Amino acid sequence: MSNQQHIPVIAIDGPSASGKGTVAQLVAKKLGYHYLDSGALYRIVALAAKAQNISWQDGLSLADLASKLNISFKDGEIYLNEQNVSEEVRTEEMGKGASQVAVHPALRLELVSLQHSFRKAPGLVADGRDMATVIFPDANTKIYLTATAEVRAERRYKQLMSKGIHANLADILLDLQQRDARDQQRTVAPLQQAKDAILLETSDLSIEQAVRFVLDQSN
Ligand SMILES: Nc1ncnc2c1ncn2[C@@H]1O[C@H](COP(=O)(O)OP(=O)(O)OP(=O)(O)O)[C@@H](O)[C@H]1O
Ligand SMILES: Nc1ccn([C@H]2C[C@H](O)[C@@H](COP(=O)(O)O)O2)c(=O)n1
Repeated sequence: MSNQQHIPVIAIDGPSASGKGTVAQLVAKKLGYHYLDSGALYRIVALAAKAQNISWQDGLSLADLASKLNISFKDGEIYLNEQNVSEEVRTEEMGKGASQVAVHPALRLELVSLQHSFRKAPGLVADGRDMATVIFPDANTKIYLTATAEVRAERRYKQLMSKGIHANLADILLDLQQRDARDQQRTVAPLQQAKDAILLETSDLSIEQAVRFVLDQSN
């Protein structure tokens, strides 16, 4: 057993805009655990690649780039080379870019040890696409959090509007479906429910109910 394996992990995977980030952060806060937003890592790589004119299709250059990035998280903010990039990485463009860079095995491999380093006492809540299947296969609690594409599109639409970003519901639904397909169909670490994960369908649940469900499973 490595020296980190006794530290509990709650792994929450699921498709875009299902609410996994919101639920994972609230569960982490409630338990006093650390939080890993693994999607942010792929978003940062997409952002840095764009800034350096590296193609999102060039897996080896992306892996090399990732090995040189200085990524840190502090008080819920995301820093790249000491610069706060929280807003830039959360754009729809970087969401799509992250999904594209994430298909490359070399890049995924490069990001493994960084993700493992978040496993610190007293525990970790990690959200993403392959937390339960690849990164923390020994997680104590595994949740596959989802909702219908229509409900997720509606949630994303409201989220964007609340930030004052104009959005079109039909376009959001189409983007979500394309992103789901790419994340589910890639050859390495595709988005899927781990065999030992518990399904949490949140289409008819409030955020509070979803958080309660995860806390109950982790007791
Ligand atoms: N159960 C719920 N009921 C209603 N709204 C929800 C629920 N869960 C999350 N939301 C809202 O849906 C929006 C998307 O949630 P969130 O960003 O957590 O999703 P995500 O799965 O982490 O998305 P992404 O993978 O794209 O980062 C947020 O505005 C959040 O407040
Ligand atoms: N563990 C992960 C996390 C994220 N990705 C990719 C696929 C997603 O579409 C994209 C953005 O993630 P989000 O911030 O929306 O959670 O990043 C992945 O492949 N594996």
